[in-house]
Amino acid sequence: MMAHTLRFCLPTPAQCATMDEAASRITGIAALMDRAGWAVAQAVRSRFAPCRVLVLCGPGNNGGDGYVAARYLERARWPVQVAALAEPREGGPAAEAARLFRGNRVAFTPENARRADLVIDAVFGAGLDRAPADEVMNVIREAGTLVAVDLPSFVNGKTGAALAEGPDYALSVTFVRPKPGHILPPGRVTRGELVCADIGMPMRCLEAAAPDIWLNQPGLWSVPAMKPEDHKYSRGVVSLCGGRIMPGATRLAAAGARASGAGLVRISAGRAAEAYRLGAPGLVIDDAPLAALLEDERRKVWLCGPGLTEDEVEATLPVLVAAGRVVLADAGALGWAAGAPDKLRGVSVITPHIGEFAGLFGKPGDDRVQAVRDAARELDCVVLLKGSVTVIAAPDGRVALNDHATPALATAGSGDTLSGVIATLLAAGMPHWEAACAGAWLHGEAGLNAGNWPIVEDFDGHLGDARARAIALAADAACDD
Ligand SMILES: NC(=O)C1=CN([C@@H]2O[C@H](COP(=O)(O)OP(=O)(O)OC[C@H]3O[C@@H](n4cnc5c(N)ncnc54)[C@H](O)[C@@H]3O)[C@@H](O)[C@H]2O)[C@@H](O)CC1
Ligand SMILES: Nc1ncnc2c1ncn2[C@@H]1O[C@H](COP(=O)(O)OP(=O)(O)O)[C@@H](O)[C@H]1O
Ligand SMILES: [K+]
Repeated sequence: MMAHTLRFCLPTPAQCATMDEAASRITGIAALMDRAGWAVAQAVRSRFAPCRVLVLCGPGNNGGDGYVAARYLERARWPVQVAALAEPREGGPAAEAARLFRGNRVAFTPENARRADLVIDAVFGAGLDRAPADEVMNVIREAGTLVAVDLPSFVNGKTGAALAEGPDYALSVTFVRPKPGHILPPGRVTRGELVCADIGMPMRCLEAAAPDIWLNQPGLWSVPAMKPEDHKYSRGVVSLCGGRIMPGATRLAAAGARASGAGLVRISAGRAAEAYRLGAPGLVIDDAPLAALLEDERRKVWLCGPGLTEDEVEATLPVLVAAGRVVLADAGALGWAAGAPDKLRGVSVITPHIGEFAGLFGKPGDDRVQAVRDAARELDCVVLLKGSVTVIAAPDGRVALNDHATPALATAGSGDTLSGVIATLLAAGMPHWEAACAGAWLHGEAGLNAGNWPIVEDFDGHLGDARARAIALAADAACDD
């Protein structure tokens, strides 16, 4: 694994336990806990004026961080109380942190939470393994302003799922790296502002945790830059299958492919060719039979699905797969394979939204990462599940979470643009998972720059700049490592 990818990893709670175990043999947990609690106190002090703070402490190391934070806030002369759900295990680092806090202790009750101006939730963190009891939730629900140590104590750090109904927090202070549960909804909303503190975790301990989920950012992948010796075929040819009834979707995908830097974009439209010829003059429209078009070996990458009926998919997708092409299947192709995902075997990338995913593999449930990873393994292709946070899995188990996005992307045809962008990156020679990840990021970047209430055509004008920015950021990331 490249070192710089560790920068973007999102370790799961189980991987954090491995990391902590490795750290306990090097620096010791007590030193890390001290820095973690200090970071919580600092984050609170830099955001809030001095006020009455109640720290809710659980029995594990999350609680330990809470005692340390309480001690540092008290040292800064803030009025602080601690309410312990249960005492920490004797002999452990949390027990030592509890011992060092010499301030006020109060009962773990809703009344005490209500009286505080600010409640720091250090009940459960990475160790959360079931829904907290009402005794815990009733206290958390009474708090006004909430700050989480690591995670809100009812949010699953792996999936972002809420194991109980709870309030939204103002701030979460996590350590080393954010966890998937900070990025995935609903945890993404519940956690409020996210601060990730460097607590001096040795990088080899993080490496020992073998993280396999990443935040999608340039540097996790790099997009090919323009080269002086480039010609249109070296930049890559994108071919699309065009249908008779819904040419708009195919044209949007073709426009996305062109705007993100494809050297040449062609639509294979058979007898529907005339409808496409009225469109953008930079597009090449083919009316020859697909078999004849496939004799051109330069046409390696095909996008099949946007704007196609099931019959049109049936007539094209199996031919493309049999010809050994890199096929990105989207939209109509995913409907065609609903209930029979094996029909997609041999394609390289699929880009379902949640409805298409459910039609192929069943509803993903609370653990989207696992569901998308399982689907990628099952079909031996890259699966990109679109959403407010997009999940991109490779058959070898790697997963990226793309939160570089905006609700402005939620406009009809936006998914067609995305598939066109990914096709361009595949045609530029990027590996399949990296191309899908980069495509999601460029799409998000274009959406973020497309102004207020954009329509789908507005994204295209920002894709070139998005690609340039991704190239620059990936180069920066490589320099920093
Ligand atoms: N990852 C890191 O680098 C570091 C982590 N630290 C802290 O350590 C925390 C993890 O500590 P622990 O592994 O001790 O786990 P926690 O403190 O999160 O949980 C403690 C124990 O509570 C029990 N528990 C879980 N869910 C429960 C529920 N719903 N009801 C009742 N009991 C429940 C479990 O048996 C669990 O082992 C992190 O969240 C973080 O705050 C820091 O102290 C230092 C460094
Ligand atoms: N709330 C949101 N926040 C960020 N991105 C979103 C949101 N809603 C949708 N998107 C993105 O917009 C695109 C919509 O694609 P899709 O559902 O296929 O729409 P269509 O079929 O109309 O093209 C996806 O890339 C998705 O990730
Ligand atoms: K917590």
